[in-house]
Amino acid sequence: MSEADKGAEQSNPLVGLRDRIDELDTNILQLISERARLAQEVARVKLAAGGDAVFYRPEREAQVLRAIMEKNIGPLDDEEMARLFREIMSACLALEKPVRVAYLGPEGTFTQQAALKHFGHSAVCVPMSAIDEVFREVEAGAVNYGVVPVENSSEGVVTHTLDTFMNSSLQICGEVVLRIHHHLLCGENTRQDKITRVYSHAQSLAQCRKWLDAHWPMVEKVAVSSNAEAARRVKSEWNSAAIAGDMAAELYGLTKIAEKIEDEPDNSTRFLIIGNDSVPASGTDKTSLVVAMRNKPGSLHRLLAPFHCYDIDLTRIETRPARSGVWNYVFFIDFSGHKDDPKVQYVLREVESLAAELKVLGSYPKGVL
Ligand SMILES: C=C(O[C@@H]1C=C(C(=O)O)C=C[C@H]1O)C(=O)O
Repeated sequence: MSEADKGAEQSNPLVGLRDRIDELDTNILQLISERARLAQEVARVKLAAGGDAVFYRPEREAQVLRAIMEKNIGPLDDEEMARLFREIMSACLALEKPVRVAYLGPEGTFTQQAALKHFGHSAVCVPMSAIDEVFREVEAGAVNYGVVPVENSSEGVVTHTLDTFMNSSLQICGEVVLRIHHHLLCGENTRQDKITRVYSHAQSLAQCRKWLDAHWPMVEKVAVSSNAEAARRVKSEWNSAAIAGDMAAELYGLTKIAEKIEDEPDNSTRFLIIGNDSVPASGTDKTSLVVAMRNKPGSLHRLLAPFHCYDIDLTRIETRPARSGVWNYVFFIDFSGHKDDPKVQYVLREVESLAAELKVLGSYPKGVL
């Protein structure tokens, strides 16, 4: 390098800034390594305690992320910072023991995106072809956790998930809420002026119905088993498009004809994490119940009264017909609080005395991200 070049480099402000970034990166590297060594130490303590060592601790992870979001002063926003720490924790946990997660597949679905958002990219995620299979895989111990969709802000509840819960011994261990953005996608062989058919999952077609009516009123809408399956199909068809999200678009190398075509701007889906063990309180928790009531006038009112009495915030109530008896109903109820909170225990005792059946599906940290 000539003297003149050296002078130019020294007077370039980027050089000094990049030197400082290099220095910080070295520090961050050391700190992450130190954190990872402590996680290994934690694993040794867990193993030494004997029994069936449980490495993944959802309540602790929620507390770590909440503390990070509280301490964050920017310029990165809280969610972005928490996402970075989620990945660090995911890698640390993988050093203790990689967590195995079954999700409603195939690859490229929003459920996979939810699994990665919750467990980070170091988790081993296994696609299943149906919701019951996710439950079965967790029950059989082939994986540690499962991820299934439970409700969408515009389309309502995923009834199949709630129905499967009625006959399952699994617990809810967490929740993830995902903003759902749909795109109209086509493959490299698609003739965009000749599109006559749009594939997607029925829920996604419903979530984009107004947009489709306004922009593509004549296309045939074909419901398929998942958005990822829709994306897979258009890859080899010249006159079809798919509605799917970013993961499916990337997986199948599709092009976006139109982005964010969902009718509701804050369209989001809630997913549940299911597992075999119950989760201790994290400080900000939710509890889900399923309650069967005898079909008498005023039974729903009586059921809800204890929640009101103890000032417990109901976040959701859903009715499903019970399998037994023609006119019996079960209620799925979500509320703020943990089943070990004294207030919640009073309410549960009262509800139990009123209900034909009560099942606590789980207490779990409120979704952080
Ligand atoms: C380190 C631990 O184990 C796991 C890893 C965590 C982390 O990296 O902070 C937190 C909780 C556990 O899922 C722990 O239990 O503290």
